[in-house]
Amino acid sequence: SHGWGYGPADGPDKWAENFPVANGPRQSPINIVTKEAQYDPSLKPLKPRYDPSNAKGILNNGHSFQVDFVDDTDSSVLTGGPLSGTYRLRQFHFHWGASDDRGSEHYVNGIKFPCELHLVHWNTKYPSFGEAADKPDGLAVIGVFLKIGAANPRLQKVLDALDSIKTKGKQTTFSNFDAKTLLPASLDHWTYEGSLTTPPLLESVTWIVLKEPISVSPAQMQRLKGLLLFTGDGETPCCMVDNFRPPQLLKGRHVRASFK
Ligand SMILES: CN[C@@H]1CN(c2cccc(OC)c2)S(=O)(=O)c2sc(S(N)(=O)=O)cc21
Ligand SMILES: [Zn+2]
Repeated sequence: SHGWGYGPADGPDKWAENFPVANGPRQSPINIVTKEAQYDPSLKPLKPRYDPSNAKGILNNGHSFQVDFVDDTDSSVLTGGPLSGTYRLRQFHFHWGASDDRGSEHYVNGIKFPCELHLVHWNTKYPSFGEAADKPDGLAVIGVFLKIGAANPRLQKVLDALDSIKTKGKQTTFSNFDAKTLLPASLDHWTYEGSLTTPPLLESVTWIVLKEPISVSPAQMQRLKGLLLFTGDGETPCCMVDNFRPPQLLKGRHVRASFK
């Protein structure tokens, strides 16, 4: 089956066996070399407009946990930045490490962060997420780095929900959450054409990686690392940590910066 994971037997080095696009020309994540990112004055201000009432549920999908949003109207959308058209918020999720020296998928000048948040959006020029997911301009993902520092109160509601989705496949309702509160003050970003960082690794993502990280405390990181399992009920428990793909080759791509 297409069982994939992050372990030695089913991890990123094995994904190309079932998903040959893993060796494609526009794979993600990447190491962002800031000196090589060209400032592009044509990039517009990023405009996330999210309606908290669209939050639907929180799910342990066995690779991460995701907060899902109702995406049947244009009430939670992203426009601006490199995007033309309107992209609807579908879900957000995180990637993190077993220890705070790793966890992020993108690196900045070789620097790793302990955690990275992804807010996934799909292009409404397509009739559905499923239709958009494999188109070159189908998805837009905002990447936000988390840096160890003061406790972040905006993460608390998400962390408190983890208790009830400890094992793979578990989900629970998660309502009235404003995803905008997870974004830093500045929406300055780097952008490049890439892919999903998990199977099916579709080369359909316009990546928008924010320069300013948000904070997370060591105790909050501990909750993330301690509480979730890759495995389902009854399986031998295996902590959900190190659920990140390493950086991929640029293969001639250029990263643009929205700021000088
Ligand atoms: C498991 N993969 C995540 C869930 N998704 C998924 C689920 C089913 C099918 C599919 O493609 C047809 C995609 S998703 O598109 O919401 C994304 S985006 C993304 S990341 N790290 O690149 O931001 C990880 C996932
Ligand atoms: Zn992700």
